[in-house]
Amino acid sequence: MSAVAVGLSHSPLIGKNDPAPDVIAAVDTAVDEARAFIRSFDPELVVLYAPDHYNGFFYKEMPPFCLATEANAVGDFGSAAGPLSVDTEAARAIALGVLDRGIDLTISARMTVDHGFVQPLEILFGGIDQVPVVPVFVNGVATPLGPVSRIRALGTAIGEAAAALDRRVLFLGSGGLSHDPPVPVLEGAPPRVADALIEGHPPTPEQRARGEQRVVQAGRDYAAGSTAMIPINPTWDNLVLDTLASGRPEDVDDWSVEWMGAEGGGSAHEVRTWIAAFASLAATGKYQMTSRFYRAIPEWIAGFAVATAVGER
Ligand SMILES: O=C(O)CCc1cccc(O)c1O
Ligand SMILES: [Fe+2]
Repeated sequence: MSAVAVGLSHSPLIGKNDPAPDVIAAVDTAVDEARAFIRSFDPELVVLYAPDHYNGFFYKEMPPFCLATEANAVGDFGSAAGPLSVDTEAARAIALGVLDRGIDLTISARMTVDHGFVQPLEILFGGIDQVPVVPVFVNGVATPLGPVSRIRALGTAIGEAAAALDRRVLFLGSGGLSHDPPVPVLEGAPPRVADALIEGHPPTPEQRARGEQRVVQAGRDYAAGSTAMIPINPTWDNLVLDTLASGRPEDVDDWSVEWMGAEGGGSAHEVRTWIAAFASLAATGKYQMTSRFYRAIPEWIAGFAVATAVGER
């Protein structure tokens, strides 16, 4: 087996509320580099760790993480809708391997996913049906959140289980780093909002458009500096990247949920997807981070990062 890892921030505001041209050009260069890295590795399987933003998972049952043997995208923010090309057989094998290693994995036989899963597949592969994928939801939004050490353990178990497949595997993390977009919160929500977060009734097109417009406006406010949102935190973001670059993802095990949220905002917990991906790679052997790009981009509400890493064999 050979393995690599890629981390990529996502934002539904890309193309909708863009920063200055030189920032876009820098991001494009970094993303091109990641694409070339992936093309030369030529993965036979992508294990994709991503969060959800109340499009697929709701408080009726909110697992800390969940592996899909099939998945359908909702098409939020203009992202692709429809089935992902899930490698069901590989997904089942990895799920069993993870359960055998003592991790209480939830399984979905038809996961609903949003831009968190779709955007990296579109950006890096040109679509949601271009490469065999095993989607793994990692809750990074819905509190309460358990210790990050369990996400690291999940990543480790998935890495070990994937290694047994004897294929070229890309572990891909989607989201983060620090950011504080206007995602609704159950605690203290008015009854109508609480009901939506619990039950997950599909929104009408008008409701969806209104919600998306609210996020676009939040991006404009964030960029203009007139907002109550927690600012992007480049110092913390670089500490996250330093830790992943060290080759010792287990160093995150003593990071507290409170500390992460205070440093990086309500959606900083999306870095759990990166932690899982790099822990998976670490489970297959020593690794080296081979590229690393970072830029605070308030227009996108994102401490925006792209990183690649290769296993040393
Ligand atoms: O769908 C939503 O409600 C949140 C959208 C959103 C905005 C900025 C950065 C993100 O990572 C993100 O997911
Ligand atoms: Fe997100």
